[in-house]
Amino acid sequence: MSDAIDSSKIIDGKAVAQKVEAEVSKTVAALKEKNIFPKLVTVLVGEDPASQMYVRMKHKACERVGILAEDCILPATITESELLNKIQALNADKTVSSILVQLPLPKHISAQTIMNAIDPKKDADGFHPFNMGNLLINEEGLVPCTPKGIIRLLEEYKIDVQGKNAVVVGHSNVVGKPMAAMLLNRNATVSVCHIFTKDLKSYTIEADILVIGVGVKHLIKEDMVKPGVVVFDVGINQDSTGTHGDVDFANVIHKASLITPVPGGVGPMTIAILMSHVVKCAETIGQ
Ligand SMILES: Nc1nc2c(c(=O)[nH]1)N[C@@H](CN(C=O)c1ccc(C(=O)N[C@@H](CCC(=O)O)C(=O)O)cc1)CN2
Ligand SMILES: [Mg+2]
Repeated sequence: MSDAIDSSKIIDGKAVAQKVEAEVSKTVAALKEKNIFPKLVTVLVGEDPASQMYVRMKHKACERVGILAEDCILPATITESELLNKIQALNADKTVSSILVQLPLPKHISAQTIMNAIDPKKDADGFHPFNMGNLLINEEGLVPCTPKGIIRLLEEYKIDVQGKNAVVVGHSNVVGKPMAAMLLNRNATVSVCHIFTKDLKSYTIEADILVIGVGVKHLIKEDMVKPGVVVFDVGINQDSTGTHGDVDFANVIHKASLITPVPGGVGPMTIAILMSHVVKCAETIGQ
């Protein structure tokens, strides 16, 4: 049974995202004074409703901060080489500052081959191996937006990372691996758990900072965390009762010192950080 919720423990991702967007808006206005007009092209392959929604959310955010946004919608039947041609054309287009290919892609297309083809200077998602490699050597430039959003939340809530036990559950290229690298860059002691980890609880119970993004509703229960833990929930699990995270929020909050809700936690930060990256790309390439 879950008792009344202490709202002072809830990390307000929406509010911090608004703060980031306000900063981005100012930079965009200053760039426009210099005749630099940041423009994001989103590439959406197929008709996955969740992907369509995320792309819509990105376009709305562009509108809020003054970034130009263009949609490139392609059929699920497109071949890998046709998609590569499209990416090459966007790389060559001087009016385009950032290219974002919405994931997942259809199974017949290698997402990594596509990521490798994007000009690293236009890689607002930070998925190109050049940008990922720089992250690994602690030269963080364009880095994946979700873990960067979590780092910004840690900063906003003044959570010191150095020397802390950070446990990352999930080892995807989009969240888990870059999150681990960012925490390591800030001198946390990092453990990465995943589907093959034996005895997950033996790791999560030691976490001062816990990040989870595996897509299993309420995987993390109250008995798997220690008192005072700071929890970042990247999971988005939809069912007939609504949207749920990977953390059993209503119960884990009683043990946590701070915790992100789903929705309204990490998700909005992903998009706000993306906006800041489009601006970074525009500044770098002068467009
Ligand atoms: N090219 C990319 N593809 C994908 C990324 C990415 O960063 N780049 N991440 C995810 C999807 N994603 C953005 O693309 C994303 C997911 C969720 C949210 C968000 O704000 N979620 C809301 C909840 C929405 C709901 O109710 O379903 C929240 O958490 O408040 C933003 C972005 C995979 N693909
Ligand atoms: Mg729930």
